[in-house]
Amino acid sequence: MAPRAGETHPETDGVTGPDRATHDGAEFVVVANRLPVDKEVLPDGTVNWKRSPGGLVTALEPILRANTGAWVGWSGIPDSDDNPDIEGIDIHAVPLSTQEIAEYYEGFSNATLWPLYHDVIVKPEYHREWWNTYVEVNRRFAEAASRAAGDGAVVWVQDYQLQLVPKMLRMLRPDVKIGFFLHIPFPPVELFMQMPWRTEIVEGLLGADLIGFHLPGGAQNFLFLARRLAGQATSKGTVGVRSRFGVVQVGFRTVRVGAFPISIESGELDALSKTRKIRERAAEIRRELGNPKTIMLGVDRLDYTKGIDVRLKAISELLAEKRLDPADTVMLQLATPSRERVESYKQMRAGIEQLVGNINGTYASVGQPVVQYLHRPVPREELLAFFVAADVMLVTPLRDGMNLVAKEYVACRGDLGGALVLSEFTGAAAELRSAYQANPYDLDGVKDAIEAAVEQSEHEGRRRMRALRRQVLAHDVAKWAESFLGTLGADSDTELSPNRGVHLVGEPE
Ligand SMILES: O=P(O)(O)OC[C@H]1O[C@H](O[C@H]2O[C@H](CO)[C@@H](O)[C@H](O)[C@H]2O)[C@H](O)[C@@H](O)[C@@H]1O
Ligand SMILES: Nc1ccn([C@@H]2O[C@H](COP(=O)(O)OP(=O)(O)O)[C@@H](O)[C@H]2O)c(=O)n1
Repeated sequence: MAPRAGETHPETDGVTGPDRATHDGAEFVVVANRLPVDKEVLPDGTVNWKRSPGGLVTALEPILRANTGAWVGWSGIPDSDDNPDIEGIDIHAVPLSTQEIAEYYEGFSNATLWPLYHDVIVKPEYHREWWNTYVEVNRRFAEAASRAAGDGAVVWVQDYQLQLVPKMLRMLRPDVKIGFFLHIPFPPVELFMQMPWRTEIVEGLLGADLIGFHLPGGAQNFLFLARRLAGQATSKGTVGVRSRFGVVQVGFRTVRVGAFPISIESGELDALSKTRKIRERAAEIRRELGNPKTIMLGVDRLDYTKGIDVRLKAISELLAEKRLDPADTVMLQLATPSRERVESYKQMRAGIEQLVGNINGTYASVGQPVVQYLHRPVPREELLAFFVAADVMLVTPLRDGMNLVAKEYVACRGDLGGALVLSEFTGAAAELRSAYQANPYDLDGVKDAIEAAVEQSEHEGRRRMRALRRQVLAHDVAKWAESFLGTLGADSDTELSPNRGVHLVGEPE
């Protein structure tokens, strides 16, 4: 709704009114904080734009190429007006200044929203100037999306950095169909109410036609807040996975809310992990690590949500209690540098490096560290070889929207070897029921899960891995994109029903 005279709407002020001209742009537009390419400067100074690794790009690329697609995003480089040329995809770069990166990306996105949405593991910081910059940058993304989209296009907005874009874009372009997907958890009301700009965020999201979360719980948290903060009528029944969508009635518009758990390119990883090159590299990794009885592996962005400290503390106690033998065990932690200018990330890094030092100082022998820790990105193929080499994969986040690493490990274990220790507080835990699951806040429980995984019989390991693989191979990232876009494209012909909430008309009761 357009603001009334004299009323201030900081989240939409400055957004120009609906543009009723015809538009020649793309039929399908992705709007994400980052572009799907990374800049690489070769030793001779030439610039090369490489496709970013990751399922989102792979899943959406065929749809973008088949439909005159466009991608709106930031190049990841401060103060840059680079607009890379990518065959088949119309790139619309949104430049960010150094100050905008500090206030919109490192500040409001990663020091306010990120901790608030991840159970306030660290204290969220609320600063009005960060919020103002978040509003301003969201406005620029919405305007770029409006320029990129052709008449009646489908526009898919991604993630917490861009929660105001749906409403802003709707004001600019009432003709387009808007989807929004949140890749991180959506918090319960008790936490979300801390946010000084909580109503603006809920209203921003309600600009979409379909709002997707990984889990039904996130969708239900959102429905409750839409009722409470935006005063809209909502469905009350439980939301299903890719089914039984919730509904928010916003004036004459119906906004649907659903759970669409993301996944990976399972088939491709399965095939790659079986190639001779990867298997030989995996065997070589085992030799390089001294052929220990047990290789444990952690693969994460260096983020306090990932519970890297949890697994290190568990290992340290297991070594102290002689439930793990340091002569026979190697823990390999690969940690990609992430958000390094944010204070809480600096502190967490120091804590983890101290834990690694303590364990090695106490239990390692010369030339044989117990924990090997790499703080750098690892090439994709090398990563797959680590998955194939590892006996036990440790995924212990305190909270995680999904956690693709857990699914990648499973996809790479076509040999039915290995074991997955998985935190209950990841989105993946809802699907990967045959993992060794543990509550990351219960250190004894984590230790027991690690010990059980290390000592599992071959028969038990194969049984569990078979069940995990059935799930991961049957639900890949292409299915995720299809189910979201199929729902967005379907007529939003829905009924509110008093006891069970809402169902799509025609859907079986
Ligand atoms: O862009 P960065 O600041 O470097 O961060 C990387 C991404 O981290 C987050 O990932 C989330 O999405 C995954 C896929 O849905 C999910 O498995 C994981 O649990 C989430 O943490 C973030 O949501 C992305 O926007 C970032 O690009
Ligand atoms: N050293 C590392 C760590 C993670 N990764 C990849 O980064 C992605 C992490 O996704 P995720 O869902 O587990 O977690 P977020 O980092 O998105 O929160 C996975 O696809 C990993 O394979 C990597 O390429 N190199």
